[in-house]
Amino acid sequence: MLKIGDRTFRSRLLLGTGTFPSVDVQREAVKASETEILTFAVAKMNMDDDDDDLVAELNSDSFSMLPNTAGAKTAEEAVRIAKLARASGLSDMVKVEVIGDDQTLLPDAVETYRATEMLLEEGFITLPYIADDPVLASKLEELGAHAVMPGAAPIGTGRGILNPLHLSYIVAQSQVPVIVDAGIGAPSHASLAMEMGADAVLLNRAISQADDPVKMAEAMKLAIQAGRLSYEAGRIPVKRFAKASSPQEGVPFYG
Ligand SMILES: CC(=O)[C@@H](O)[C@H](O)COP(=O)(O)O
Repeated sequence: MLKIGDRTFRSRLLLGTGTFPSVDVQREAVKASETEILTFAVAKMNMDDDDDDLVAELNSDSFSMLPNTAGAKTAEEAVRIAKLARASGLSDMVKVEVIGDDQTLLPDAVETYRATEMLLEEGFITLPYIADDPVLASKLEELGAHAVMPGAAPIGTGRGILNPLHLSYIVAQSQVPVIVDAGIGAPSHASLAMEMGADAVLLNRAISQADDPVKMAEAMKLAIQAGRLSYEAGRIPVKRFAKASSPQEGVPFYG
């Protein structure tokens, strides 16, 4: 089970809503993915509009909501967005997202740290989105963050895990869940993250922008399950030279 704060989940796939071709496709993809946690940008929601497709879609007891603070450029803005989400009854679990650069959409480490600190003081369950920086991940954990969310690659690039070594450091040192977030492009990327020992994967565009988002949602679900099973099974070590599978001695010679 995936445990974040005091909550437990069977699924290790967190799915970003938005950027789907339609609400119907999104609904079917969510179902196929078997996700239990949906994330969405609070800034894009129309909280006062009951007819807002996204609000209606998310108004379900079947999912845990993970509002994110996308759009925030400072810690103060992130806190304001998170408080709005909590006051609207969405969730007190928040993905802390403070972007520091408009082109790369990489997170601002300083503001993310400050926002996490402030949100923890306000009693939120915090999941900060960070670059693949083991030092920052460890400082956030010390601060009390409930999970860390290192990016595989910049948001929406679909490049997969750019720095497996840094990710392996984060996985090895972390006592809180490591949720690989952003930049996943294919099921093999998600599976690798899980094989490396990540606790979960958060993704959006790899599913929402696939030719067939519903089929891709199922592929991602299976890849994450397979990667997790592989991690638990313990893969063989990589060897430099060949190792025969069958005996090399005493084999009859028929030549
Ligand atoms: C929805 C969400 O939270 C995204 O910002 C997230 O980071 C996913 O990124 P990808 O679209 O690259 O999977």
